[in-house]
Amino acid sequence: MDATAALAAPAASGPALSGLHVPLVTPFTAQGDLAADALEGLAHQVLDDGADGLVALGTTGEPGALEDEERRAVVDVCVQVCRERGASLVVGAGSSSTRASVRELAALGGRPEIAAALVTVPSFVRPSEAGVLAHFGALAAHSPVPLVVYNIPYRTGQRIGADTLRELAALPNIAGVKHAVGGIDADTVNLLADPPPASHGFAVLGGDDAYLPPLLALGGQGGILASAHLCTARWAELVAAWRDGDVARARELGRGAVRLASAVFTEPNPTVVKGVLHAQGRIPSPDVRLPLLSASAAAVDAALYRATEWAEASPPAALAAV
Ligand SMILES: O=C(O)C1=N[C@H](C(=O)O)C[C@H](O)C1
Repeated sequence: MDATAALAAPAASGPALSGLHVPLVTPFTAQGDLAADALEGLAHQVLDDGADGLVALGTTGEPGALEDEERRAVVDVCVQVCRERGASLVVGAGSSSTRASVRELAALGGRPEIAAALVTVPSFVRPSEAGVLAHFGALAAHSPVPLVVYNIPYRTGQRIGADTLRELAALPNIAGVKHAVGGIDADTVNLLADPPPASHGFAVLGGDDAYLPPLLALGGQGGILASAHLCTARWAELVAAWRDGDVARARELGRGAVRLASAVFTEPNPTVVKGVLHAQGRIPSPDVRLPLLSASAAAVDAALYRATEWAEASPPAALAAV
């Protein structure tokens, strides 16, 4: 599938970007180098288990700690996997500088597997909401790929309200928001009570793992979730249950999701996810790069326990009856 073509298609029926997307960790070898083979293996595993797409160089991929060459290699691996699998790829890009972000986004053109760029609301600068709108307007006008606005005020220091999100949704070449405001706040409720029209093709994707269940209940279309490296099939089932209106199953799955996500985020992301993936033998080391420190054994054990608990929880009624 040509992911960019899918996004460029008229969006009369709703957002093109929806479902479960896994923001991949960047695995390192025991010597501290990029473990490209392990990254490729992880990418295939999560797609095998039901993820709809991948995110390269999200916060979870430690992009700020990678060399330029390593960042290029990560994107190359993910492009290759998404090409083979017909999956969509979102790539983290951009900075607090509008000019530099335009240049960075230009480099994403020409590869149809890259469905969108995940661009954080400018951090530290704290422009007005009108400034944020102008920033994304300029990026969207120049970007060769659609943008997903990464709204995460507790990291950026910049809040954007529901009205501004609706204005962003109305801009051409903006495919959605990764909404991570640390809860279900008034803006979230307001946005989803009066969502952008389907013709805008704008997706509201959860970016705070523990708040995905209520966001889906309010009408969110999916999520970008570091915890979904673990129990990927369960997360995919949770998204599908809300989409299909199976509320009883969605509630049951939501409890497991919150227990796992809460355990994964007891220490800075992606340290715990990497610890569990290493314990499961899926990446060669649990190492992260400074200023992150590896997760404690207690945090890894607790998350591993929750992942095992959820993975072994009751299957859907339809399967249990077989
Ligand atoms: O990399 C991402 O994308 C994510 N980052 C968030 C964070 O680190 O705060 C967490 C979310 O699960 C995905």
